[in-house]
Amino acid sequence: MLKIEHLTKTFDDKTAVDDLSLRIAPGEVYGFVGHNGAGKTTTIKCAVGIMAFDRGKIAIDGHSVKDEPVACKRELAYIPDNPDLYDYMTGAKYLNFLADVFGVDSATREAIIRPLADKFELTSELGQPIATYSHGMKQKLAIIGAWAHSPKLILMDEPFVGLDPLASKLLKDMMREHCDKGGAILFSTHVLDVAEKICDKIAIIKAGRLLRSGTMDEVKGDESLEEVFLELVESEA
Ligand SMILES: Nc1ncnc2c1ncn2[C@@H]1O[C@H](COP(=O)(O)OP(=O)(O)OP(=O)(O)O)[C@@H](O)[C@H]1O
Repeated sequence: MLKIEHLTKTFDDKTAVDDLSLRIAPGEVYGFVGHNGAGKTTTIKCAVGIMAFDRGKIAIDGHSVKDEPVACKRELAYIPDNPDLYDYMTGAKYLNFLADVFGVDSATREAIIRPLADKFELTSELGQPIATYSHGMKQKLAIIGAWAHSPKLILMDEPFVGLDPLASKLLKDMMREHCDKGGAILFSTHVLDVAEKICDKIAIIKAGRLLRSGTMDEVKGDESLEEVFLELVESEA
């Protein structure tokens, strides 16, 4: 579903992502972990087609991010680390705008958006401008928007930040359900115990380079993900 091969991205003389390769198959919840500045956001931005890269190839469901950007965008949803949405729109207008862009019919909007807004306890706020929303409310709206067009691949940068416990649980269940239905997810996080619980596979990155990736068992064996992560990043220091 997502194939990243030898991705390299530099900013002036700084290499933010260095020859990174990653494959995510349908059905996989894939976690992406690493220290601050390790290159997670840069990788995700390159994968969703909003940041140009120097070398390598990225394909989404067989489409090249560089050569077929529209085909890629049809198949994916992206939730950035900071949900800077259109402040002047109401929540309802924003969700309808997204549904319009992706050509979602009104029956599907009702079937997907309304129940999610109810579950996230956002329905009563949808008539208010996004400018009045808290960080967590914006994050909930971004999540509903991501799910609105039934994307195959969902990329999320620190999606649990700002969510209350109920919304976090809901998101975890949605992620599992999405992948059990054949979708795929890549998400970055610093919360290693959450990653350990919900990921099928995990990639550990440091200074732009992939240190280890694979199934949770392959990566951590009998240890906790936290122990393995700290051992790996410190031994590579
Ligand atoms: N627009 C930019 N211009 C210059 N350098 C950048 C830019 N964006 C990222 N970087 C650098 O690239 C490196 C990787 O940053 P990135 O944001 O991808 O890390 P991250 O793993 O997402 O970190 P965090 O966990 O703190 O969000 C960092 O050294 C950062 O300073």
